[in-house]
Amino acid sequence: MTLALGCIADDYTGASDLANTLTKAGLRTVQTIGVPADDLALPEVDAVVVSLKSRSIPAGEAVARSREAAAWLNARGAGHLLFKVCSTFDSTDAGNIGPVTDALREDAGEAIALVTPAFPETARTVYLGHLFVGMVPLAESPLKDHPLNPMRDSNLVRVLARQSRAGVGLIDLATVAQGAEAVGARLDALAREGKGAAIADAVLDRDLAVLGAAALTRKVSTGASGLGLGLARALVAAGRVAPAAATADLGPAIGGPAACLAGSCSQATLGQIARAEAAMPVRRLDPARLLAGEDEAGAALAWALERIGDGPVLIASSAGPEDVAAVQARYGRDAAGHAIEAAMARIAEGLVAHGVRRLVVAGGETSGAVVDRLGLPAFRVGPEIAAGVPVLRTTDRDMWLALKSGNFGGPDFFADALRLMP
Ligand SMILES: Nc1ncnc2c1ncn2[C@@H]1O[C@H](COP(=O)(O)OP(=O)(O)O)[C@@H](O)[C@H]1O
Ligand SMILES: O=C(O)[C@H](O)C(=O)COP(=O)(O)O
Repeated sequence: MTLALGCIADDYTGASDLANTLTKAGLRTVQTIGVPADDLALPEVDAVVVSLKSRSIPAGEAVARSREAAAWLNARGAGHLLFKVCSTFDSTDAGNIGPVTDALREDAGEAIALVTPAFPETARTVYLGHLFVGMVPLAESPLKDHPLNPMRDSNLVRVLARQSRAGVGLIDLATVAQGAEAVGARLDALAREGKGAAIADAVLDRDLAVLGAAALTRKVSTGASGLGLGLARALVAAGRVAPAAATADLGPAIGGPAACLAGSCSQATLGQIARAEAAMPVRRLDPARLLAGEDEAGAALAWALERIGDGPVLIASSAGPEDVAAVQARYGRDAAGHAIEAAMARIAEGLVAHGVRRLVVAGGETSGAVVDRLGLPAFRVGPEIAAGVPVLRTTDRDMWLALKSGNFGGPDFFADALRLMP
């Protein structure tokens, strides 16, 4: 296998989002969970997205895991490495976007890396280095209240510089509008100034095509699915990939019981849970009871098993910013987050043990905990449920999954997803 594009994603929903984007752009793509074992049977593909649960772990660990993934991808001839991060640049001043980008760039012998989270399809745009989510700057969006990495600075040049060893520059929209060569010249100029990374503006899809073409002239870049789209289009335009049909047949219907798990506390997910209450039984975990040692997971699983024979159910820990803050103040941010993720993983394991083969999970860290507990090695990419969220089919057993990025999906996402999981 010789890969046109190797991708390292810092969370599982982001990996799924990117795999969806690459597939739609005509790249035969597979999403793996972690660095694949050498004997893992993979189909002939143009791109592999290695999913890591590395967004919120210590930077040194994130760098080490990302380097392992890079080595696996390079050993399979990856023509370019994309470090996939969140379109809302989810990170803290401790990293991990800066440290991982620095490491991958240095290992590749590159002086500078192009960085952009822009993804106009999901209303993530960058102008003069400032990230906008819809009509508002990042720091005024719901992401300012993210449970693990509240985003309170919209200026990504500043944000990345605080977590990077090398300096960070800007490729402004006026330069992007002049085309890929102008972007490349700007990258070279910034590198001569000693910068190791450059935040690139992008407001429209056509800006992504320019950035993808410019990024492809180097070995490493960092971005969200928008940059993935630009890279894919550049690979096809350069004749390095023959575009494939986006909706490959993913096999026969699986059927059987279905369940939804929500750990995301995003505004979008909270709304989707509210809408789901009209379509299916919903049980809300009590984080206080869970963190006090009560068997919330066991009780929720028993509740679900009584009902999944009649139709899908949804179990959610999700709560609004004030409630999340209260739980974190009492039990600690990381302790609360990890305990709730572990509870979701245990519930998922119990559901699958009792025949659930169609599972929808909302939240990046939540998805990571669930997929790791189920021991799933890889996914093939199916039809798109909503922008950034495809149906996935496991490669080692018969299961459908959807791993929903917290902020993605329409109001009826849970019902929409299950309809595409026959
Ligand atoms: N009610 C709650 N209180 C505190 N933390 C919560 C609650 N529900 C979920 N969490 C935690 O919040 C984090 C959500 O992150 P994630 O699953 O990545 O969602 P998103 O995709 O929206 O970022 C997880 O660590 C999860 O365990
Ligand atoms: O928003 C994106 O780019 C990705 O879909 C992503 O990284 C989502 O992360 P989340 O933690 O699931 O919001």
